[in-house]
Amino acid sequence: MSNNSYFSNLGGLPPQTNLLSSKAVFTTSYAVIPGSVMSDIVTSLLPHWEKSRAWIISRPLSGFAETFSQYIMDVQPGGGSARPEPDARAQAAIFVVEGEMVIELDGKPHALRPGSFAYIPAGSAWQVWNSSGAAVRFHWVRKIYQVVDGIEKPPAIFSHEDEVEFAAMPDTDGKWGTTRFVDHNDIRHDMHFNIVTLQPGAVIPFMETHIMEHGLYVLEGKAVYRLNQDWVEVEAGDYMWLRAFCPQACYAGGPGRFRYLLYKDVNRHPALSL
Ligand SMILES: NC(=O)N[C@H](N)C(=O)O
Repeated sequence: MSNNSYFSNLGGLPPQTNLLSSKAVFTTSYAVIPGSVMSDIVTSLLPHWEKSRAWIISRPLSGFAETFSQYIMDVQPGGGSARPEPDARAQAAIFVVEGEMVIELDGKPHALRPGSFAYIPAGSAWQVWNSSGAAVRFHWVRKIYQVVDGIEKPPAIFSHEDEVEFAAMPDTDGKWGTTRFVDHNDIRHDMHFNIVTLQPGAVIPFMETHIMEHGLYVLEGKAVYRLNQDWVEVEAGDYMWLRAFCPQACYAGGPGRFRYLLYKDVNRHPALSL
């Protein structure tokens, strides 16, 4: 598998001979949705989307306590949408895992391929089309932009993982590092999108617990991931949803590197209540 080709095996339906041994799990602090259970029958169609379907792998569940939704979009040739986003308050982060597509933003086309990232500010006029001859799959994270008085909205970003600097975590010899699609020093942004890479045998060596919610989609390799009190085996195609404060760590146990797409909310005060 090349760096830029995240082969996904979503779709179809397991045969009747399949044993019910999936590692799907849903708890109050995290969920694991294995790629193997993302079958055809759990997709949704979306309003104003053509020749397209979505695996909705994360959504706010309890009103205000969770803030983002994440989809894997499957768009067939000729498909897409002239009105993709129904909520003018929602910003979008997009990461392509398979195929080629075009996003039109304010009338200007941007070509995307596997490894491409797009950030689309809230309230933008955008469209997305698959004008290639093959299916396209991409991640789409939606979150209402948290406006702050005196701080302007960030502009759009179109980039590719090959163009973004890999930042090694301190004291890890580059064995654990992050590719950051959004500038971490830019206070205008209220969400980040990274690719985390661990070399074989590398670890997240402590139980991180923090206010950020996460969506983690495994792009490559395998590992055992610590989620709250459990160790869970994950591999390419699996998805993890983590609520705020869910303790997390990781051991990259496969023969190759382990990489995942990481969403997190950042840079804003938590809402208070009386
Ligand atoms: N699970 C993770 O990869 N967490 C990251 N270190 C993070 O929160 O940035």
